[in-house]
Amino acid sequence: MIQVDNVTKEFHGFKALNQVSMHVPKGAVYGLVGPNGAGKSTIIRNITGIYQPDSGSVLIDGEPVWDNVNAKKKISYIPDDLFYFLQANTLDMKKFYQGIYPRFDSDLFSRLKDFFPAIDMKRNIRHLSKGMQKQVAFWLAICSKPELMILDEPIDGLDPVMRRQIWGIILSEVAEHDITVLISSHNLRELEDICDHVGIMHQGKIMLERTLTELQGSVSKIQVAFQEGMPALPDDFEILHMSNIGRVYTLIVKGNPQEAKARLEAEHPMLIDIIPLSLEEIFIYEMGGANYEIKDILF
Ligand SMILES: Nc1ncnc2c1ncn2[C@@H]1O[C@H](COP(=O)(O)OP(=O)(O)OP(=O)(O)O)[C@@H](O)[C@H]1O
Repeated sequence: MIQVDNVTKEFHGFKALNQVSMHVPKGAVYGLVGPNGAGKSTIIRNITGIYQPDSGSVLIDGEPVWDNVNAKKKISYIPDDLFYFLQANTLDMKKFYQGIYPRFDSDLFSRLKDFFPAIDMKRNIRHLSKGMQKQVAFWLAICSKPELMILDEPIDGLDPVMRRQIWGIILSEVAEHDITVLISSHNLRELEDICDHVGIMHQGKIMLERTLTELQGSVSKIQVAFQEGMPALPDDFEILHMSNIGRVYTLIVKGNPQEAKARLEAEHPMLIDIIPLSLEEIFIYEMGGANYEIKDILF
């Protein structure tokens, strides 16, 4: 659904994006993660056709998005900083969206009213709280019936109940209408529950792009204890991090968890256990490998 090839974008000689390539398959829920300043919002602005890449290409469903209304009609986008017209209330914005999105679903808009009971549709949106303004953004974005939903830091300011409710609606749209979702977020805990693909950005590049299952199968946490302390391990056994309490060692190892376990078992440990890594831990260790300054948060 999204094909980004070798996109570079400079601001005053600074390369915010440096040959970025990424691929978001149709029907995927793709989590874009990365440290502050990695280039997430900038690549999203290239994907939504707000910025024109200096070089490289961005295709939406096979079509270039830049200056292409047809491609843009397929996208609904919730930016980091929301925009509403000065005097507009929710009903005014709904009318505006209906004019832009040919598939806007007014019945769905009415049905979803119960999900957003705090929103007074006749009140100036700019007078609503930050979280309520976000709710309106989701309400309009969902009813636009996009083929592609792009969310930049979408859940900031939303309370936990509202977050669950909104993810529920979006995931049912994914399941029923095969929409594609690209989400940039620092909330890895939440992304882990909803994403099936992950891209990690660092210094203007996509340093890793995998399905969540592949990612979780590419690095493992193994607890192991040996009678005589840790034996020498082969050079190609790629340990990202090792710590110990007494004889129990915790290893973060690159590669297939079962293969790593089998290799350690050959050394006859007293105990050995694979512990699943969370997306947050994988992110931290992968970024550590990329020399991101994370030394103080390793444990
Ligand atoms: N309009 C601009 N003019 C100049 N520099 C910019 C502009 N937009 C982004 N940058 C720079 O490009 C880099 C990437 O910024 P971007 O906002 O894409 O990062 P991000 O990954 O979204 O960060 P965060 O997680 O903090 O939101 C940063 O160094 C930023 O200062």
